[in-house]
Amino acid sequence: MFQKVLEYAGEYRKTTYLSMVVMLIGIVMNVLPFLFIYQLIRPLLLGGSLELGYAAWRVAAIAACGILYAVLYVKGLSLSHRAAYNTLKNLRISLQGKLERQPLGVIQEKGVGALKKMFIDDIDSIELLLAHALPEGLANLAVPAFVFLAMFFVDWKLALLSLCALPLGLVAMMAMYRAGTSKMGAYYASAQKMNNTIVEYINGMEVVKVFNRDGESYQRFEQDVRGYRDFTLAWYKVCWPWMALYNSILPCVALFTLPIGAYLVLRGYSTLPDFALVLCMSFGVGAPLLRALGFMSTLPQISYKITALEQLMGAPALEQTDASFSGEDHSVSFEDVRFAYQEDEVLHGVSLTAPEGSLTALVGESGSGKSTLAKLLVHYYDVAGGSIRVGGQDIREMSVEALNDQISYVAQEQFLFNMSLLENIRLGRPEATDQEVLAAAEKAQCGEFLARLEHGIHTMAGDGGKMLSGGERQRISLARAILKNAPIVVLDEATAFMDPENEEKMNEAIAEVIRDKTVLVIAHRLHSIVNADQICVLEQGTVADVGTHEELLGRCPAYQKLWQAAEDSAQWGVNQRGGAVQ
Ligand SMILES: Nc1ncnc2c1ncn2[C@@H]1O[C@H](COP(=O)(O)OP(=O)(O)OP(=O)(O)O)[C@@H](O)[C@H]1O
Repeated sequence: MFQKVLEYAGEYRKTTYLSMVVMLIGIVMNVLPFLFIYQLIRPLLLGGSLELGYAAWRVAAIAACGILYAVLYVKGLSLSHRAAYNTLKNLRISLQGKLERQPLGVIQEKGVGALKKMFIDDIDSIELLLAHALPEGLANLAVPAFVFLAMFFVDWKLALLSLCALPLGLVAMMAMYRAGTSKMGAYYASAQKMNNTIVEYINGMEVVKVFNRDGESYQRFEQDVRGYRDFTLAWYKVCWPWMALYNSILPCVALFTLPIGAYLVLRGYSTLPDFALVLCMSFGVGAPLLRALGFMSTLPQISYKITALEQLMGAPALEQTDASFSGEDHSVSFEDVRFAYQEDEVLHGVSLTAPEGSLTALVGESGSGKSTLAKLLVHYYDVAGGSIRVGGQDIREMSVEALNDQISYVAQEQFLFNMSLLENIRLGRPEATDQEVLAAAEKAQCGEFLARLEHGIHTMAGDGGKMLSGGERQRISLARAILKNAPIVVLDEATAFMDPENEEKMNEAIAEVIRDKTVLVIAHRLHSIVNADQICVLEQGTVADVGTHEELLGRCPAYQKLWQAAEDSAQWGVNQRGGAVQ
């Protein structure tokens, strides 16, 4: 475990070792006074008296040891913390790098709460390992080892007696370690679940209030918080008895030495001064031993977290190469594409070609696989079978960056960062000038609402873009796509925020985004795509038919059904606006 973590220490590996040496010397300074105390009482035990000079030197040495201990301990801690926080920095950067190479969809599925817990809490807990358990723990263990060795030189019988308590304590400690590890999986899973639930609870507060689901949502919140409490207590419950046992046995090095040693002295097998020296040494090692073992109890937790981090970092990366885009044109073809999120396959061999410069609409009932197809094209996931090609080049044979340069993916809800709207739009093409950003905003029909804002395009978007309405946020994300001007556009047609005025503006903005591009649009409103070059009808993860609106109306039952539903809803909408509800 130490080795694994130290791999991330880089140049600070030496600092970690140095901190261990400094602490080791510091702890020796903490044990040495017991030797001087022995030297002070030895003449008295032998029936002599104490000379002032002799005693004064020992007392001064004890004081010096105390000061040195404090100085070295602080120095050791400062070195270990410097090494620890630099290692944590390296670990986080490495985790971020590895996450970035994983499928985006897989990362999203892990949940914000669980990822935040790993990035922040779990990595922080490794600080305990690096800054304390490793240097302090090992130094505190090394000193008793030396002291026990020294005891054998003084009197092997008394030394053996001092060691007697150790196996008992170690058995209890191993039992705690084993019991703790067996419960750790459930404890850890409950912590991740609670984190995800809390994030979801906060994010979903608005929906919860609107639908008066306070009680239900709170119940889940409470249930997971309670679950975490129960798993934590269950973990402590199995560990506590063993902890109490080894914590009371291990420091009592004199447990057997005191009674049996006294008997050996009385019977003449050991001398009184040796007995006194071994007792002094025993009292000296108790404190470091206990401190070292204090860290031991945290090791199962840390070990589990490191394993979980490794699993996350070791998860299969997205299939890609470093190659740039070398497709012949900007056509898109899906060839016998199969895909499953978990066990169940949701796309069963989808084949479809979108020629360069054409508009292809993906239609189908909810859950038929439209968004999944779009996400596979932008390489959020790897396909399980078949291939996706852009201009003939398999998207796995280029870098994700190269693919991203070719495609603008406009999802229904796009994230806005809490920075100015200008900078939010500029994300589409970071090197764009302010004028170019303003022109894109104008084309995306943002001009009118930007004029209403006090700071115009320099207004801050707020957390996740909360300063804007839903329709305004969508237009900002369309402005991003206009600025990016990628040759392929994947558009998840917005259904939300569609009041008539907004719809008109959105349509104008969309017309700008898709001008002269290869377009794949996930169409929720069939009326907007009747003029598409081709319409692909998806039915439960398979292609039911591909054709123009007229062709499909004539021959495709699935499309006829969708069209009928669209007509009914349009009629309902007209009547609604007219005031007469059918
Ligand atoms: N992250 C996910 N994990 C597991 N299953 C998923 C996930 N996302 C989608 N699915 C499932 O995959 C299938 C296809 O979903 P997809 O979102 O592609 O459909 P869609 O046609 O876009 O639906 P809609 O029109 O409602 O957006 C559905 O059965 C859905 O439940």
